[in-house]
Amino acid sequence: MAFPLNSTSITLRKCLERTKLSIRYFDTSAFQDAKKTPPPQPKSSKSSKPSYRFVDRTRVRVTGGMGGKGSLSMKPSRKRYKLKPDGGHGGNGGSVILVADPHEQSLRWSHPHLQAEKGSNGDSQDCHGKNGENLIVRVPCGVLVKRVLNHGEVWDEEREMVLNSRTDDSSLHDNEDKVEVSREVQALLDAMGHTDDNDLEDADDEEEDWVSDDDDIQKERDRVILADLDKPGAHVMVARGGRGGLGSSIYGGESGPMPDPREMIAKSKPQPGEIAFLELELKLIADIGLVGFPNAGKSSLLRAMSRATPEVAPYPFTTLHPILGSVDYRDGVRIRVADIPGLIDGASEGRGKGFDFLRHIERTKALLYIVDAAGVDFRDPAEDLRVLANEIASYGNGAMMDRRALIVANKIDLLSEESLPELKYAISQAAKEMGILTDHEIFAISAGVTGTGLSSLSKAMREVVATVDEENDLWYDDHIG
Ligand SMILES: Nc1nc2c(ncn2[C@@H]2O[C@H](COP(=O)(O)OP(=O)(O)OP(=O)(O)O)[C@@H](O)[C@H]2O)c(=O)[nH]1
Ligand SMILES: [Mg+2]
Repeated sequence: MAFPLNSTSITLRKCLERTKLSIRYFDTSAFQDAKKTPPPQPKSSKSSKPSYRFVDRTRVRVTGGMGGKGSLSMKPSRKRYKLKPDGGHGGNGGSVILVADPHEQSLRWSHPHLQAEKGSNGDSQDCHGKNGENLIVRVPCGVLVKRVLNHGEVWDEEREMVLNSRTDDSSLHDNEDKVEVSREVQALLDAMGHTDDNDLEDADDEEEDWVSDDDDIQKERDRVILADLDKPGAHVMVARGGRGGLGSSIYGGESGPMPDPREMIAKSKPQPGEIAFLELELKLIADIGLVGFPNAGKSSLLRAMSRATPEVAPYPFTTLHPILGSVDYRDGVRIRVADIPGLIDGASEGRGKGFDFLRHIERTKALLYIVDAAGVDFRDPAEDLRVLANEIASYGNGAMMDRRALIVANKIDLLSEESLPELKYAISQAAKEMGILTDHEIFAISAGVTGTGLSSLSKAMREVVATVDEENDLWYDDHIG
């Protein structure tokens, strides 16, 4: 390769560099390779069904946005040798807010770290930086938000907030800030199409949403329960945005003494956003929870009564995660039913993931025990009911046993009519023996084949939920109202 060695304007070194550059620039092998290898194609999914992963427990790191820097600008003043400070303040960083949205089903995150927007820097001519946008994260209704306390963090019982040495400033927790956030959540709810008065009241009622009752704030070693997002629109701020730095304009007019630059620089520094580690746990909110052994026909019943389409198959543990379905009545009443995976003997001690499944029916108003009347898997329906009731009684503090219940014998299409009375009697005896709280008959149905008995069962489901609602209202009036 010939170099213009005799050139006075370009040295040999420069020339070599140029050559290298030109070689790099015109090297077309990369293009040729690109032609040979086709561009990466999106992976074809095996089934046409969208992949859906149910997540009911997760950990996530949330970070409030950093505040913007305050500007140190000084403009020349009319007075000679004087400068007038005219730097604007930095904007506050956005906060991270979790909002309960009934359209969300699962706790899925695109990223395990959620961060709100930074505040913009202040500028000269008293221009204040823009506040960072709050990051509003939608979670399903029924999420318990726990904060994991890190080293140096303590829960302040009085102020009901976490204090740490870095962001020991509660000023962003003042009412103005809450109102602002509440407005934002309200706008979100409007966009979600929530017109239910109760829902809107919940969103408006800041005191209730922002400051939990004493009972709700329980310390569990190094975790603290921040909120129970159990109603649509319930929200909680989990990471505050950092406050923006102060601009030089805070230092008065031209006549005053010049500010100390060191002090000015220190004040212009923004605060970082709060960092919090959260544990989120979803406990489904449903009116009725289905309780049964695997293969009893729980999913078939939910399919037959609602628009939900849980998988139904002739083998146990077809359902692997809880599914919510709504039973809609002609007059607009809607009852939410939770289908959980089948329970087995020892579920209350965690066997067969029992804890995980029972957790989802903890908050239901009533339970629906369903047994396989035909004993397809060589089961005895009355004995099954005893085992199920025993598991429910042994779970937690046994409070689920005080819940109203319906008892259903499924698969009666496989039985003769004559055998039904005897079977019903045996099941009702087992119910009495176990102390199941039911004043209804034993419902004999065929959920998956003929649909027999479904209409009277759906009426009873509605009645039992209404009864529980009435009882709850009475209790509320007696104790609180
Ligand atoms: N003959 C008859 N079979 C039924 C009836 N209901 C459900 N089945 C069958 O029973 C089997 C189990 O039904 P599922 O609805 O999947 O039972 P499940 O209780 O949800 O089972 P898991 O999800 O495994 O806990 C399936 O093969 C259904 O077709 C019924 O009324 N009659
Ligand atoms: Mg099922």
